[in-house]
Amino acid sequence: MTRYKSVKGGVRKKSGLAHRKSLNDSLEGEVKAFLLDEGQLHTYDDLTKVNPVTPTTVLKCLQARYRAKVFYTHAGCTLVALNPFQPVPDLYSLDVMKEYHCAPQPQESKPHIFIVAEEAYRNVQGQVEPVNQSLVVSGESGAGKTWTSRCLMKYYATVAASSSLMKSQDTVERIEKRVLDSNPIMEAFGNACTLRNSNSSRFGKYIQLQLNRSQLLVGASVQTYLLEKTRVAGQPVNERNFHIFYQAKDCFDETVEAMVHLGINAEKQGHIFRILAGLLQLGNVIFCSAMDESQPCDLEEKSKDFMHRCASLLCVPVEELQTCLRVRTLRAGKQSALFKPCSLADCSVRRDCLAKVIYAQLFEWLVTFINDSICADNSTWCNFIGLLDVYGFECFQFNNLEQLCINYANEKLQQHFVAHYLKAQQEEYVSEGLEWSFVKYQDNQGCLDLIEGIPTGVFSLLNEECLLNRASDAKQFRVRLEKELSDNGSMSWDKFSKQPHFTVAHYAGKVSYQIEGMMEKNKDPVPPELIHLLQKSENPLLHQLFADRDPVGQGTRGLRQVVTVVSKFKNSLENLMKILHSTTPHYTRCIKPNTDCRPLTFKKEEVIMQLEACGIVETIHISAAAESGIDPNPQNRVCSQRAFSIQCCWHRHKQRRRHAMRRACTLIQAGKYRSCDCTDFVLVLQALMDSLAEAELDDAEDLQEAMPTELDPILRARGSVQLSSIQEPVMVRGWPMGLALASAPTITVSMTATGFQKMMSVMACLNGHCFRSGDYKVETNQFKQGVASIRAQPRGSIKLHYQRSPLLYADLHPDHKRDGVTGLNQILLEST
Ligand SMILES: Nc1ncnc2c1ncn2[C@@H]1O[C@H](COP(=O)(O)OP(=O)(O)OP(=O)(O)O)[C@@H](O)[C@H]1O
Repeated sequence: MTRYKSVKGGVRKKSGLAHRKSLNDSLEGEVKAFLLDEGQLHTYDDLTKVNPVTPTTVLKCLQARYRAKVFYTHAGCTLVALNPFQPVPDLYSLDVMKEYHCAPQPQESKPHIFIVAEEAYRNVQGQVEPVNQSLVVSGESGAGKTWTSRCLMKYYATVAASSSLMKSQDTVERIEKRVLDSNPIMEAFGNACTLRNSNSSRFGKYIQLQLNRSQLLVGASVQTYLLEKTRVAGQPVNERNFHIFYQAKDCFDETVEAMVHLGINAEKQGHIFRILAGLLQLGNVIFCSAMDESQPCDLEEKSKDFMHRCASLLCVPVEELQTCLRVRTLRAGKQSALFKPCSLADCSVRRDCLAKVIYAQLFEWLVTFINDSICADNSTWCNFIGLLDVYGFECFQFNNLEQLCINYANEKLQQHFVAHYLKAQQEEYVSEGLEWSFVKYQDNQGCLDLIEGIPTGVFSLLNEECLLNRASDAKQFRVRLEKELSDNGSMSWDKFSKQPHFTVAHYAGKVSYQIEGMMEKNKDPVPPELIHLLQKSENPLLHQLFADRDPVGQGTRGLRQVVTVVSKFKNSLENLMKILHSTTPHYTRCIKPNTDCRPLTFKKEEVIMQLEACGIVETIHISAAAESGIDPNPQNRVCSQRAFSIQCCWHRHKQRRRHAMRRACTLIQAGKYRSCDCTDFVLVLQALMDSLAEAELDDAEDLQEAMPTELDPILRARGSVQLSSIQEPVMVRGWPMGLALASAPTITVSMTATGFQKMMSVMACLNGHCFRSGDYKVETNQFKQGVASIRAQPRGSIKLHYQRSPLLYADLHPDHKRDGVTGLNQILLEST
C-alpha cells in the first residue's frame, strides 16, 4: 500500500514498467543485503536507521531485538514496545527510573518507556510551547497499554515527588498514592478477562497528571470513554465479566484498600457492594411465557428467589421491580397511561438494560469520586502531562457499533499523529531556511469524512435513522447508505454477503460492519419505568446515581431529544482531540508478539499485522524522511546513496579526529606539560588546536565533495548537511570547534576580550594550573563563530556548546574518580 507521493523530483524519471521493475529488483537486493548481517540486526535501536525500511527489515530487527530481550525500540518519533509477557527483572526499578531521570541526554540511553516519560517531563520543565504534554499509548488488546500507562504513572509519582518539599510532604505522598490507587479501582470495575487479555480494559482513558510550578505532581484527573457496559449483561464464551464480580475471592483486599485511600468509606463501600450483589442476582432471573398471552411473562421457579434478593439488595419494592421488567407503560397524554405486557424477548432486554444502566452509572460515579479525590485545585497547578490509553484498532468476524466507534477513534488519532509530526518537522526546516522535499502522504481524511461527515456521513445517517420514530430496518438502512455514500472510495459492499453490512477501508485495513442491531445500540434506550423505579431506591447511592436523571428524556418527550451513542462519543472525542492539539504529543505503539500471551514468543505473522495496522513502516518513512529531508519513495533512494557517501566521509572524519587527538596528546606530553610555563603551554595548546583544525578542514573538503549536485545550493553554500539518513544523525555546520578556537586572536595572556574568554574557557576545560585557581567565571555567546555558548567554572562543570562539538570531551568535568574518560582530558589528568 503506497501512502506517499513524491512532490519534488530532483531525480530524472525513467518511465513505465521497466523503471518500476528495476527499482523493485534493486530494493529486493538491498533488503537481502541488509538481512545478511544477521548478527547486527538487534543493534538497531532506532528503526529509522534501518536501510531500506520495509516491513521485512523492520520485522526482522524487532524480532532480533526481542530474541535478545530488548523490548523497546525507537521508530523515529514513536517508541515501539514489545510485550515480553513476563516480568523483566530490573526493567522498571527505582534505580532505572533514577538513571533515566538523571541522564544528561536520556535520548542517548537505551530505548525505554522512561525516555518518553522523561522527555515529556523535561519539556514541561523547559516551558517550551506547547508546554502541556500528551503521551499516547496505543496497540491492540493485550499489547501492553495499561501496563505502559501504569509504568508512566509510577515514573511521575516517583520523579515528580519531592522529598525536599517539607511543608506539604504529607500531601505530596498522599496525592501520589491516591493517583496510583485509582488504578486498581478502575481496573476492578472496568477490566475483565477476555480471550485476548486476562486483564483487558473495557474502556478508554485519558489521565491528566497535574504539575505545579516546580513540576511536582499535585493532582490528577481521569476522563473515560465508551465503557463496554454490555458485558455486565453477558460476556462472550470463555470470557469473564468485570473483575469486581469475582473479587470476593481474588484481589478484594487490594481494591478495598485503594477505596479507603481514596476516601470511599465503609458505608459507601457497603452501598456499592449491595448494588453489585443486586446485579448478580438480577442476572440469574429468567422469564418464561405466560399461559395467558394477555398476561405478563412468568418467572422461572428458581428466579422468584433471585428476584426477591435483587429487589432487597437494590432497595426497591419487589412488585414494582417485577412489573417494570415485564410491563411496558405507554403514556396517552399527560394524565393517562396504558399498560402492555412485554414479549418474552423484551423482558430479557429490559432486565439487561437495567443491569447495564446501573453498572454504567456506578462506574461513572466512581470516576467522578476518584476525580474529586485526586484532582488538584485549579490554582495549585499550571501544567499537565496527559496519558492516553485507548483501545486499538479492532477487526473481528462480526463488527458492530462498538468497533465502528473504536476504529473511528483510531482514525482520528492516526490523522493527528501524521499531521502533527509532519507539520512540526516541516516547520522546523522552513524556520532553518532549509529547502527540502516536502513529504506528502495519502491522509485518511476521506475515511473520516465517510464516518463523521455532515449531513451524509455514516454517523449522521445513523442518527437520522434513530430519530425517525420507526422500527429499525437493517436492509433499508443499507440501501440508504449505498445511495448516499457509494461515491466515497473508502466505502464498499460485499455483493455476496447475505447480511446487511458495509465495509470501511480504514488506514489500518478493511473492516465489515454488521448493520443489524446498530440502530438500537445507537439509541441505547432505557425504559422510563426503570429510571422511575431506581429513583425510588432506598439505597442512598443508587438513589443518588439516578436522582438527577430525566426518566422521559429518552423516548416519550419525542425522539428528537435522544442523545445517541455516536453523538456522545464524537463529542468526547472532539474534546480529546482539542486537548491533543494543544499539547506536545509523544507516541508509544505497543505490540503483542503472540496471541496466546506466551512469554518471549515472537510470531512474525501476528507482529506484521500489527505493524501494518498501526502504520509503523509509514511512520518510520515519515520520520526518516523528515530527519533527512528526503522523500521516502523509491526514486529518491538515490539520495540515500548520496547520504551513504556523506556517511563515509563522516567515518573518515571521525578517524582523522581520533588521529589528530592522539597527535595533539603526544605533543602535549612531549612538551613536558607539568614543568612548562604559561607561554610554553599556550604554544602547545596552539599546536593542539592547529592539528584539530587541520583535520576539520580536510573533512570540510570531503563533505563538500560528497554533497551531490542535486542537493540544495543553500546547503552547499552553508557547508551544512544533515548526516542522518543512515547511521548517525549529526548536524555538521559552519566552523567546527577546532577552527573556531584556532582562529581566535593570538592566544596569549594579554588577549582581546573575546580571545581571552576563549582562552579562559579552554584553560578551565583543561583544568589548567597556569592560572590562578579559583575566581574566574566565563560566560559568552559567540554565535557568529558557531560557538553557541561557553560556560566555565573553576570547580564546577565546564560546558562548551558548539552545536555538536568535535571536542567530544569538552563538556566533561575532569573527574579523577571517573572511569572511561578518554582523550584530551584523560591525558591531562594522567600528566598532572
Ligand atoms: N512491559 C511488560 N512487562 C511484562 N509484562 C507485560 C508488559 N506489558 C504487558 N505485560 C503483560 O501483558 C498483559 C497485557 O497487558 P495490558 O493489560 O497492559 O494490555 P492492554 O494493551 O492494556 O490490553 P487491553 O486493550 O485489553 O486493555 C499484562 O497483564 C502483563 O501480564
